[in-house]
Amino acid sequence: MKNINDFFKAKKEKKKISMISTYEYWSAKICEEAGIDCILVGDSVGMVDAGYDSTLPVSLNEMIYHAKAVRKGAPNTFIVVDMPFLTYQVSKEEALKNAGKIMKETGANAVKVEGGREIALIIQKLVNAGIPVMGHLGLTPQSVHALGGYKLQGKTEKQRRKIIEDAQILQEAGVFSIVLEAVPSDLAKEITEILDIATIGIGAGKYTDGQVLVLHDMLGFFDKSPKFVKRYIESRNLFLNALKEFKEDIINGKFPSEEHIYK
Ligand SMILES: Nc1nc(=O)c2c([nH]1)NC[C@@H]1CN(c3ccc(C(=O)N[C@@H](CCC(=O)O)C(=O)O)cc3)CN21
Ligand SMILES: CC(C)C(=O)C(=O)O
Ligand SMILES: [Mg+2]
Repeated sequence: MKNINDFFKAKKEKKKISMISTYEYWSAKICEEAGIDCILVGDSVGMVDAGYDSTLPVSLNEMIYHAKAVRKGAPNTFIVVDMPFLTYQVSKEEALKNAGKIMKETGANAVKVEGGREIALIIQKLVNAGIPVMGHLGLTPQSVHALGGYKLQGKTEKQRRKIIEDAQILQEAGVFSIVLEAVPSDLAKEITEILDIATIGIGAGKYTDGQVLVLHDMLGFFDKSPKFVKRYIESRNLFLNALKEFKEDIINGKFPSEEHIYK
């Protein structure tokens, strides 16, 4: 995908969108080679790469550092950058300044912000300045303390109505696509059918217009994964075995061998 029109086209033609959240030059390069439609430079980087237990501590400059690396690795892929906690909620002016900094310094194609009606005017401000915005509803990790944990959202009829209304408000405000995280499959289906823009699900079932996973999750880097993660390989074991072998080789004098020694 090259621009937001490709998202509108995918929705219209019912072509499923693949998105991967990743943060590095090398991993972005592999995603592009694999033909992944869209890369998200997610603020999950704080949990995956830095070991924080939420996304809240991630800074604007840290996101910019990672987004630049991803753009280098994936020069021809549509890149979305998460705006970190408190870089867009305070005022629309500050939001525009910060989103503008991301667009100016990284070569990203869009930004993503979490929330519904409460940030509609902020989204309008960014969209009016020519910045494509992706929305994010359901489990919004920057609100983990208010939500009381990383839990399924939209369980009651009242919560369902609110999420559906928020999705419509975001579309009205001008987002080109919405991430739906950790909501029941039938709710994601209903929203996907109502909206004219593409929904991208994570833990939202199979009826969304696309799917997103964190690369490090689907590659099996962690001991444990949430239910919605499919582990395509067990990288943790592969890495562990390689490192153990490296250590053994050093002890046994098997590394370096002739082929790795300068003469
Ligand atoms: N590596 C990673 N992957 C993600 O998908 C991700 C992040 N980090 N960080 C930001 C948010 C936080 N996310 C999370 C984090 C934990 C669960 C989790 O533990 N889920 C449990 C059930 C929780 C419950 O309903 O009580 C599970 O087993 O699915 C889910 C989503 C999704 N996002
Ligand atoms: C999980 C996705 C949607 C995300 O927001 C992130 O990686 O930060
Ligand atoms: Mg995020």
